[in-house]
Amino acid sequence: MLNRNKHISQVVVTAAQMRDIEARIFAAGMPVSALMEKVAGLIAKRIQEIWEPSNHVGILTGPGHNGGDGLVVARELHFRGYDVWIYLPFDKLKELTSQHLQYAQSLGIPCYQEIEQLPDCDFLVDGLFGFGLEREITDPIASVINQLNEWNKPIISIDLPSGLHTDTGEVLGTAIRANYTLCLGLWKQGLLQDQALDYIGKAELIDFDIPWADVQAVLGDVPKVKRITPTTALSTLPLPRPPVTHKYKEGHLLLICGSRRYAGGAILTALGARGSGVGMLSIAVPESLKQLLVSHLPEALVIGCPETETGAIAQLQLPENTNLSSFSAIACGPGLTKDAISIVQEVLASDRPLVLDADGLNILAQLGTILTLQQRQAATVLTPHTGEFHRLFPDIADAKGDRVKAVQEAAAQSGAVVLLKGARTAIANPQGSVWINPESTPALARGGSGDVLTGLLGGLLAQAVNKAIPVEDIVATAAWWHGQAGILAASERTELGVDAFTLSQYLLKVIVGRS
Ligand SMILES: NC(=O)C1=CN([C@@H]2O[C@H](COP(=O)(O)OP(=O)(O)OC[C@H]3O[C@@H](n4cnc5c(N)ncnc54)[C@H](O)[C@@H]3O)[C@@H](O)[C@H]2O)[C@H](O)CC1
Ligand SMILES: [K+]
Repeated sequence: MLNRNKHISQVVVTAAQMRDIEARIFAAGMPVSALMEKVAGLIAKRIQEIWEPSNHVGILTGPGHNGGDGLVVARELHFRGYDVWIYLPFDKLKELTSQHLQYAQSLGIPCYQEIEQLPDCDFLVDGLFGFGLEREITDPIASVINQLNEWNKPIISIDLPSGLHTDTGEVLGTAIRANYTLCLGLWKQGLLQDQALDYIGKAELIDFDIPWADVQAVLGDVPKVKRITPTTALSTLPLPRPPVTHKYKEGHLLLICGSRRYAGGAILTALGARGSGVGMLSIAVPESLKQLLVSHLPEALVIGCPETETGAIAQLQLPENTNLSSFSAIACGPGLTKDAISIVQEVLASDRPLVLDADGLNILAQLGTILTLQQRQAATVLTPHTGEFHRLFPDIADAKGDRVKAVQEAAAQSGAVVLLKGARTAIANPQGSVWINPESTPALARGGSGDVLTGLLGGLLAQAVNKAIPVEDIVATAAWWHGQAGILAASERTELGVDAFTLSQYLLKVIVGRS
């Protein structure tokens, strides 16, 4: 049981997978009505914790079992002393839903068919549509949903905000803007897509004891799409360290970054790498930046390289007896400018685990993403935001739509681990496994925060090189750590107070006492 409870919140499902899992439960003998009673009872209990019984509550009821859940909630809140009314604009209901309507009405709970009839309420429960939504919501329901959104009344959505596509998070016509979403049993993939975030409000999982065996029977031993949780993220940190070690055993990262025009990017990337705890840090920058980097990171080996007349790195002039294979990992790109093409080509040709970001990605796109990466054997991690993603993978449409699908396709095509930045950063490996970071903060939407991630990720990769940890797990940990540092900094300094330098200083505060 412990194992199940630890993992259940990581699992992400599509509508089809949820249906298959629930079908197994019913086939095993659980009556549909019993499951609905159990689930809706848990919803009603949670609602009572959010809002006390003095409230007037409207229950928005759909034709399917989402509506059935809503009607059970209506009845239970009625018994608990809430002033309940039901809005049900449909006439063809599923059998179970129809029975619950009949019983609710027998208790004297008023039921309305027209939005204009609805009495005032303190909050609404959205039981219109759940994972059974199959098509665009059209009038008259669409207009009702738009009107309900205008009411500015707090809304608690059952399973999903009605109108959101369960898998892609796309708004099908229109959607309820919920203040709370109580997701049932297993996290629906649509709730982890950027395009859904304006509609979800505060999302919680209502666990209704789905047997782990049923989850594994449908999703396989290890689910393909998972949410990054503190448990999974902290488990791949290079802690505790062995009592006997030395700096080179704790990873040697080579950062290749910066230009005369973008000196700050090199500093921020290096500060991210410092935060990772990497044993040794070498930083290759144009010669004119060398003293600047040394002044900020006295512990780093700063390599001043010959520069082009535009102030970009012209040539990697590594110290005597070292070459790219001397390093555990390489992170390349922040602040390089487009003039460092030969440098990016050189690191792509190396046999080292490589993180490519920013101009490193733009240069890769220019060289031809798929063709260029096909030559590489060593691990490659790409960390594009949506703009860079489109340049790298012009034929993959919806990095703004179904980001899970987009990042899976990009990883499969390129053979790289791809981290697609966003409010819900998604990470895929070439085999189709996906990690989604379920928590972040708009405070991170600032210049330089991506540089910090690149350094942090490079440092973690360098420390994991002799360990059998999948690259995508390391990338997921970096994304989680970076996001949590932003959240912690924003909680102490507001969302306006998380500049990239400050972000880098919060990295270690995230793991103190948690690792
Ligand atoms: N499977 C179970 O027994 C349980 C499910 N849970 C809850 O039930 C919903 C899923 O229920 P389902 O009946 O499959 O679908 P929905 O209630 O989401 O509603 C879909 C319903 O509405 C029709 N429909 C679909 N799209 C549209 C549209 N655009 N316009 C109008 N009508 C539409 C469709 O024909 C269906 O009849 C799940 O989310 C849970 O809330 C229980 O919690 C556990 C047991
Ligand atoms: K709903």
